[in-house]
Formats: sequence, structure tokens, C-alpha cells
Amino acid sequence: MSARIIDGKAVAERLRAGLAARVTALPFRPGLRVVRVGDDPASGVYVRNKDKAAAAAGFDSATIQLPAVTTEAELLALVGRLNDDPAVDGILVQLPLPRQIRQDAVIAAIDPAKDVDGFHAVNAGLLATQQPGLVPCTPKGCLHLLREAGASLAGARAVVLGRSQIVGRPMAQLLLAADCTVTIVHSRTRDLPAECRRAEILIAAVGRPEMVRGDWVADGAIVIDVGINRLPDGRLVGDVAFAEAAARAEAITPVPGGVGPMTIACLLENTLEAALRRRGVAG
Ligand SMILES: Nc1nc2c(c(=O)[nH]1)N[C@@H](CN(C=O)c1ccc(C(=O)N[C@@H](CCC(=O)O)C(=O)O)cc1)CN2
Repeated sequence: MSARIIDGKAVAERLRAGLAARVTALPFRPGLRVVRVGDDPASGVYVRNKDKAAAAAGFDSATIQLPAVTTEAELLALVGRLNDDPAVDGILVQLPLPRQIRQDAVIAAIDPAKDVDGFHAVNAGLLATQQPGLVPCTPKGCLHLLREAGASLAGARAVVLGRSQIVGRPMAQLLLAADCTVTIVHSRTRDLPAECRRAEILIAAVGRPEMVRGDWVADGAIVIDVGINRLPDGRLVGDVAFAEAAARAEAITPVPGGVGPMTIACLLENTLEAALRRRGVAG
């Protein structure tokens, strides 16, 4: 079998075009502020791409660049000012942060109504209890891709490889809400290949280059690869050994051009949702 390629770049472009049309029709411009601390080069690329995509879709977008020596107190003070600024609908602090700053403290300081990353405990709780809130962008993008790929979710056996707060856990919640039978597997799971082979839908979000081999994938599975790993030779690969997995899967996302572009499109979707909710309009 040779898998269908799920084209995340094309799906993200369509999503962004739809959002741009909705933003144009509004009497205001949703405001997004992206905060970058330090000079991590990959973060620089992601932040620039977010800003460009937001501006192109008509959002009032700006990046705030802080030096690598910024203290936690300084960053918390900035977050406080953005929380209080009525022109700001969405706040995103790009991760990772320098070592002197506790990521959890910063996420906890963001107003949950402006938390367009969906990382705040309030938004995690709303997702877990199936109430409207802001959903983390990467898992939200994966769900869009599954639907675009025509996956039948209700009753499907879904395996999520990885249990991070920002991808694995919210991904499992979204799949559960879509009536999948969900298993989360991780580094301490016994016989990972066998667990993954049971999946009709396999989401790999473990952050290890090409860890998922072809014989971890069931014939006919749909594989969503969340990993974005830069190899020493400069190549970008996912968490899935693409060619091996594509030989068995029914459909698969590539890296690059799969989940990554969806993360940015869903950030814009979340910013529009936050802007509408803050004005009392259901997103
Ligand atoms: N505050 C946040 N920080 C981080 C998040 C996040 O969702 N919120 N996710 C990642 C990085 N990330 C977004 O910030 C991100 C990563 C990759 C892509 C992407 O489009 N990748 C391209 C390839 C790009 C390349 O050539 O390097 C692709 O997969 O096609 C978008 C967003 C960590 N931090």
C-alpha cells in the first residue's frame, strides 16, 4: 500500500483564507501579541511566520522581542500589561523560554480569555470537561487534518504517542470528545510497537526523530506526525520514519508540510475566537 499524503500546507492555506474573509467582515481587527524571549533561531522562524500569517489575514499583529537575560518578573510584568490592554485579544509566549524563567508561572499569568495557545489550566480544564474554551493549536490542527482526510472518528481506536501538556494530553481529550477509543502511550509503556500497531489512528508526538518504524503501523492506519526534528545534517524529519510508515498506512502527514502549518493557522483561528468571545459573540 502507498499512503495518501495529507497536505497540511494546503489545508492550512484554506483555513487561513476562510479566517481572513471573516476578519475582513468585522468592524474591528483582532489583536495578537507574540512574545519571544532570547534568540533561539527556530523560535525566530516560527514567530516571524506567525506574525506574517496574522498580518496577511488582517489581524492587528505584533511581535515583542525581549533579550535572553529577561527576568521572570519582567516577563510577568509584560504579560500583566498585555492582559490589561483592551486592544489585545490573544497573547502567545513562544516556547521554549530561557532557563531562568519558569514556563508554568508565565502560562499561569496569562488571562485565560486571551490564552490563544490554550495552555492555561483553565483552558485545559474546559477542554477536559467538554466546555467551550481555547484549545491548543497543534492538537486542534491535527483534528482538522483527520477530518480533512475523511477519518471516521466515532469508535475508532486512536493511539496518542506522547503525554505532553501541550500536545499529547489535549490531543487525547479532543479524540475522546470525537468518540474515539483513546490510548495514550509513552516512554514507560511496555511494548510500544505493539500498542501503536493496534491504532487505526496514530498520532506521534514524542519529539524523537523517526522513532515510529514501519512495523509499528497497522495496514490502513491514518498517521499524523507531530514531530519536527532537525537532524545534524540539516534535514527536517518527523517522529515517524515516513517511507516505511507510508508503505503501510492509508494516509499520512509529511514533515515538513503536515502538522506545522496547521499550528499557525489554528493560532489565527483561536485569536479570532478569543476576540469574538471577549466581545460577547460566540466563536
Ligand atoms: N507558545 C508556543 N510555543 C511553541 C509551540 C506552540 O504551539 N506555542 N509549538 C512549537 C513550535 N511552533 C509554533 O510555535 C511551530 C513549529 C513548526 C511549524 C511549522 O510550520 N513547521 C514547518 C517547517 C518549518 C521549518 O522549516 O523549520 C512544517 O512543519 O512544515 C509551525 C509552528 C514549539 N513552541
